[in-house]
Amino acid sequence: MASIGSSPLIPECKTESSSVILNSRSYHYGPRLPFFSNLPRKALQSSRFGSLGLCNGLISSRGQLRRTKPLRAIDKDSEAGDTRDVSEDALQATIEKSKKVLAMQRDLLQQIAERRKLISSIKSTTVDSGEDETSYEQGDSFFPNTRIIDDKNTAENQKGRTLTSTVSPSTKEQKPETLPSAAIREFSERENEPEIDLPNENVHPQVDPVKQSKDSSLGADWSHPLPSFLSSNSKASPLKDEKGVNLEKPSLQLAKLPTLKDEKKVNSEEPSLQLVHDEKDDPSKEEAKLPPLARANVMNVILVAAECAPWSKTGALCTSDIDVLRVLIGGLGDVAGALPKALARRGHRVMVVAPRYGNYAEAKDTGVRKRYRVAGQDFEVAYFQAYIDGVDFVFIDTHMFHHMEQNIYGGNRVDILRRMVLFCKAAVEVPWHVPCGGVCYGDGNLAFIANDWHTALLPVYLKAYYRDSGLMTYTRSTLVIHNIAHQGRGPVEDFFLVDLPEHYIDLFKLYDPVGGEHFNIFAAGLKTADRIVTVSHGYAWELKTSEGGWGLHGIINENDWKLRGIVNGIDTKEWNPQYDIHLTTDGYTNYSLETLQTGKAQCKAALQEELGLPIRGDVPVIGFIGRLDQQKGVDLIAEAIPWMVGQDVQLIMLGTGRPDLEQMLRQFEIQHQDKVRGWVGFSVKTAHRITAGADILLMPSRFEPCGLNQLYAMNYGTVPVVHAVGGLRDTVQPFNPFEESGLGWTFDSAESGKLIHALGNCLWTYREYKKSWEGLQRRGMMQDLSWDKAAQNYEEVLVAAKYQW
Ligand SMILES: Nc1ncnc2c1ncn2[C@@H]1O[C@H](COP(=O)(O)OP(=O)(O)O[C@H]2O[C@H](CO)[C@@H](O)[C@H](O)[C@H]2O)[C@@H](O)[C@H]1O
Repeated sequence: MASIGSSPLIPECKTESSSVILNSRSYHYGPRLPFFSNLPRKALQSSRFGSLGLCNGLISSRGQLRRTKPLRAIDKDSEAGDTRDVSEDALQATIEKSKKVLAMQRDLLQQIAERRKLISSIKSTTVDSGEDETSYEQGDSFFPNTRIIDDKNTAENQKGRTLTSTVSPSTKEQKPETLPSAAIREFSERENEPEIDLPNENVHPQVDPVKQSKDSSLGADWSHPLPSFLSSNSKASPLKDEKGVNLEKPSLQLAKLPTLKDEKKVNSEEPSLQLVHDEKDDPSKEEAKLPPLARANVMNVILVAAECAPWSKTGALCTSDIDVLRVLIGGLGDVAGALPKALARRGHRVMVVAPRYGNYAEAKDTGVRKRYRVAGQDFEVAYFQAYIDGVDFVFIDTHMFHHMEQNIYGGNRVDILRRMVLFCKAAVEVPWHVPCGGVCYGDGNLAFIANDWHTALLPVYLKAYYRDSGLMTYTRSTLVIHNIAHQGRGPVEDFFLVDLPEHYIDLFKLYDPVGGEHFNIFAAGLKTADRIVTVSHGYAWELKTSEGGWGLHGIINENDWKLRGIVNGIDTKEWNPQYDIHLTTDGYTNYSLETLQTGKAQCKAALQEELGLPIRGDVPVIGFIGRLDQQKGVDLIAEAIPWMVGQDVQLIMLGTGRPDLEQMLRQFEIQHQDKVRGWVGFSVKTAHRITAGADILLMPSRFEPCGLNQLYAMNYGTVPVVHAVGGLRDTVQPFNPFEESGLGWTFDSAESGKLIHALGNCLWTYREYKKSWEGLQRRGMMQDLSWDKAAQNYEEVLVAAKYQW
């Protein structure tokens, strides 16, 4: 075909009478403008274009119809009447030709649309036929003593199940000896891959089964060649229309990610790739479409947690006896609600699996029902699903979870254990059974992220029931330690409740001076997980010490090679003074770095008024938010109270937990009505308002794996005073008055004297050095505390696990 546009970016087609340049970037079905108005200016100006018979003399360099000037010129040089007739005839003829060209263009578009339909139907047929071969018996569950009942096989479910079965148990496994090297080869190739324009949808993707199949194959079978019609290297003759326009480019994207060798080719084919999408693409939106940050590392990720904000986040008193301490978590819920969104923003397909403790309006029943056996009893579970901010949230529903949101870790030891066993058993099979956007995640290219002891059984089940049996071969698990103090301890006999092969008992057995020989779920999870993450670098170090490891330091040291500290981020949508929904009423106001001084002062006044404290701008307001237990160092505050009330300060404490500490808060308030407020309870709104209205946030935690409140505080221009442990040491650089650097005050041991010293310096700076104070506030607010950096680090861990054999 003759080349009209010299640029390879402009595909061409030639009609009987003329050549027409089709710029696929500005291609519309049913032209909204005359076709030439969509042409790029360069093309319009090109001499080649100027020589086109059809357009010669019609289109100006601005792409407008030129008619007045040439006509006038003719008028001048010839006998008026005849010449004008001739010119008008010519114009008429040209208009007719233009109409014809437009009609042909419409026809061509029609043909392209039909071809596209044809391509997609061929692909889905092929995928479907693959399903038949590999689908496994419906309702199969791989736990012993587990059987499936009453599985409502919706069309969606059916589709999802069979699709994922391409990597399911019955899939013919590839030759093991060839895999590792193939995997390594593939990995090194991918490292060099160029950035390419992969779709990064923000609307719920009706998952393309072909793409999903490809995704799975990334992890499931690196060595399998793609069906020839899906492969960009296919020798099969490309699908072309009569005019020779290559209609097959779409499959390039669906087939595989390009290697370095393909880079040039991909670039030159970009317009055709665009063609696939432009049915719903508006060129103006193109800029918003960025390649996924994860690029070739895109994976299916399932985060499994016992709580997830905003639906469930612990704060209420839990009367658990499974641990030495009462179990109260809260930060875990925040992490489970926010990290997955950041991973999704990087381009991963991400799901959160959590128990359905209540009736969550957003989540709809998928119709899928499974039955799992726990400690000799059958439990039916249902799956509810919602798609929010690019993440699939799947809630596991069973009567054991109902009405537990105020007491997530409550009940007797065996009850809690049974709940967690059921949760983990059901969660590990979610990628097989629960369709999201029409298609299940499948078990290829899949990474689980389990959190704390509650889901530490998941890596164990993944190994014992699947990977040991050659199933879920390409699924990996990472276990995140948010708090090692809670481990799921019990007597050794508890092993028989978790329903595992007997030789697994050694993974759970642990001896320590506190518990003697006992059953320890966290221990088994840490040994079995492919990778371990904890929520700060400082805590990663502390975990390896006998003081910080709470009896698990030996195991953590042995598994140091797979441990990494990643500091938590914060949900900058939820915890942002500029958009905080809790600051829009009752005299509060949203504020930003620009309006910090006025906005924060207004929030402070509103807080004082709401809590019935004297409304004074000059008095420093000190806040504390957290669980009332030994970890959070409330007792250090108690010891410092006599000193504090001697200062001109206001102290606001929000918390719930140990009854004695709750009572202590009430007592402080009664004794110091004009200075102290002790709010006993769990109130997200009040937590936000204290964070905005206080000048100082106190966090004297005895240990703190990461800590979120100090991060929230800094984002709101509230200056932290913290005990330098774990994540607090990582995130609060001490103020240096000589260099005007740092973010707050730290003290190096959990003693009330040290707390008083640090707080004293802080108060002095607040009163005497206003400029320095503002600098502290502004530096805190200017940090990037979002989850994006942490998500990138998590991604590195997941990828390392994926290629670990
Ligand atoms: N009474 C109350 N009312 C309203 N909100 C309240 C509240 N008490 C606490 N919260 C909120 O609960 C969350 C607690 O966050 P923390 O970082 O203190 O987590 P926690 O110690 O529970 O979890 C563990 O996991 C997290 C996440 O990894 C680690 O940061 C942490 O160090 C580790 O101990 C915050 O959002 C806080 O505002």
